[in-house]
Amino acid sequence: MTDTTPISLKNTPPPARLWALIPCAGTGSRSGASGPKQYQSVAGKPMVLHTLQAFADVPRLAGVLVVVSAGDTFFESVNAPVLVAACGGSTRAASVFNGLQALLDQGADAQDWVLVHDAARCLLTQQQVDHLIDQCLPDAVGGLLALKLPDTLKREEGGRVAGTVDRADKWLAQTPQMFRLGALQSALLAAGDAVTDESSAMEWVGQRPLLVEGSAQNFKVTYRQDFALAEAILRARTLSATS
Ligand SMILES: Nc1ccn([C@@H]2O[C@H](COP(=O)(O)OP(=O)(O)OP(=O)(O)O)[C@@H](O)[C@H]2O)c(=O)n1
Ligand SMILES: C[C@](O)(CO)[C@H](O)COP(=O)(O)O
Repeated sequence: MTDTTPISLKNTPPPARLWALIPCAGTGSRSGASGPKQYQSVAGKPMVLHTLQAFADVPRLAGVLVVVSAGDTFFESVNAPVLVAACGGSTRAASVFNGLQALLDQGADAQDWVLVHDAARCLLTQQQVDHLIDQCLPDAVGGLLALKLPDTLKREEGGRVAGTVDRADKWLAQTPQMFRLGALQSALLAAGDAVTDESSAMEWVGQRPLLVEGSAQNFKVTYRQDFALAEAILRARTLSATS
């Protein structure tokens, strides 16, 4: 049969897909919870299931991969449309690196985009995910949700104020953080396990990720008191959606 594909399309790579990767292999040591904080019940269900809902509502994602610790059986008894990889590492960076490899093993392409999001940020909304994607897709590097500092910033020495820091150019890094899968994996390999977010790895290799305005509600449940705030916001959202 004659190949009628126009010559200009023959070597065109397939369009890049979008994936979400959820590092979910932490222990939550600062939270004071009796088990991993991402599985604690918040507003009627385990925290990570609220987190995953924001991605379930974004149809342009090719898939969602959750990285759990070896031996973690949580997702075996849960009906969630996600891929699960039991390749969590000893640091968040290692969990993300291993998860990127799991995505490549599942057929993702190095040119695909990946949105890395903490399981412990359970207040993320579909609108915030879409906003990040819309801002980053046309960008050469990618970027992250982040928040301008709302308060005056102090530097401390020995429990006393040693100075007031200019906050005009300071942002709090949130997640998701969206980069090309292969570029992020190479950056993490170069930067090592000590980096605490994906942007830091990209910065390490000389990139300048895009800062995309996030929301104060997209906080990371870290300390004991954060559970109550997350619960209150989630319950208020349910109430306003049903009234
Ligand atoms: N080795 C690790 C450490 C963290 N995480 C995940 O990365 C996210 C952000 O990490 P953080 O809030 O610091 O979680 P923990 O490491 O669980 O908490 P802590 O530092 O208090 O022990 C969480 O969703 C956590 O499950 C991970 O997948 N693998
Ligand atoms: C990735 C992150 O959520 C950005 O703020 C954060 O760095 C992860 O938390 P950690 O406490 O630094 O592990």
